[in-house]
Amino acid sequence: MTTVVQIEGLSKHFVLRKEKSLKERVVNFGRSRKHREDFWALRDIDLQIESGTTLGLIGPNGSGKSTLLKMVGGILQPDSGSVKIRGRLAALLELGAGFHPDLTGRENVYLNASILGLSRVQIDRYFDAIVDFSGIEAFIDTQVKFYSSGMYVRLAFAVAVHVDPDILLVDEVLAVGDEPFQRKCLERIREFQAEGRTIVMVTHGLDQVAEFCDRAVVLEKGRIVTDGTPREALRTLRADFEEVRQEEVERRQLAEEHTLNRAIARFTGISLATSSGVTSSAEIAPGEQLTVLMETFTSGEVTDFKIGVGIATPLGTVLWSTTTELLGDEVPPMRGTGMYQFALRDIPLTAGEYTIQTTLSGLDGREIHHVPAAAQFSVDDTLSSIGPVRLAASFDVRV
Ligand SMILES: Nc1ncnc2c1ncn2[C@@H]1O[C@H](COP(=O)(O)OP(=O)(O)OP(=O)(O)O)[C@@H](O)[C@H]1O
Repeated sequence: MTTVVQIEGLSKHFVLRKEKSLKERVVNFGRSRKHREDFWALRDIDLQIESGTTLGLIGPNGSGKSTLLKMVGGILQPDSGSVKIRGRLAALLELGAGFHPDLTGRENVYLNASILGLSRVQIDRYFDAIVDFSGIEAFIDTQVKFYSSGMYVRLAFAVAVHVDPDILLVDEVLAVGDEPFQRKCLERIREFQAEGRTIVMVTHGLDQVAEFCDRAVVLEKGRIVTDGTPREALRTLRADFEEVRQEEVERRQLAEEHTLNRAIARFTGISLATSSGVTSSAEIAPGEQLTVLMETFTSGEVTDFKIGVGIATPLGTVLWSTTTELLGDEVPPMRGTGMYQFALRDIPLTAGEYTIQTTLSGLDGREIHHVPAAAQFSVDDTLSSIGPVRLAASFDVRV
């Protein structure tokens, strides 16, 4: 396979200007440069993208995804390192990039497509198809500064996909299009994939990454932290998000504890018991019982709470869950350490990997501690169906 995007040692910094008070400015007049701070939006990025790949760039807000895409698109220049592109590149980056506000839609189509390397005759040939795809024919002779953001993206995407690009860069902007247009764009992206073109997309729609991409890169604070299958990348990102969420829950709990002097209860260990022993990562046969063992600790006494358990896919979709309350069980007050267990019988799942989630919450619904991937198990089954649910099925010919 050919490498179509080759990124080596790429770094980009921005200068953050911090406003100082008038007093600070007068006192330090001419001596201090402290109101300038260097900020690295990207640091030492090495990335190689092969032709025909659909790569998802994901990461928390401000992690550098758009900056990286802009550098691949040639809109931003790196401070160090290099980006080499092989083939024609079309980019749908931030709103406003690529279109001149005072020109009409028609003029912008010509301008934009010629910048992307098309001749006038070629643009004449594609023009009707571009306008038709965009669905904004009535506004094609209006200056684009009067366009809504959705109309803007419609026209920009229509141009980008009609200039016969080898590489298509798509930033989050697609999200401003309405639902039917987004569906149309995603269909076009699928056609591009089938034609073997290369696509790099930035998205916060994690389901989209699992659905569309064959490779995903997670950026965090300007560095690549995971580069692998969408499943691996999503696992990293979800774990990070979960860590942030958990920190927030803990901060809230601490604040609550200080004000209400309430005890905090937490899970201190989760394991799975099967016929072959106790582990945090079990393998079961269809129909085998799985017992989820939970250890908890609280510094004081916790009353009026429930315990929950759930089974999820590695991507976090909950397939099943229950709580002591739903089962009609009361949990006695918790003091110090606690040991509990849920027995899950005859699990109706097909071959695959699953995670166990556990939750401690008040009877009023307030979450005390949630562990999204507390343990894993896999079901070892012969493949006779598709999808996570196992059910008995047979086939007969009826004459
Ligand atoms: N022109 C600029 N001047 C100063 N700082 C900038 C500039 N462009 C981006 N940044 C900063 O660089 C960092 C990375 O920004 P970038 O837009 O690449 O993040 P992102 O991962 O795309 O975020 P989001 O998910 O919010 O779209 C941010 O902290 C942002 O504030």
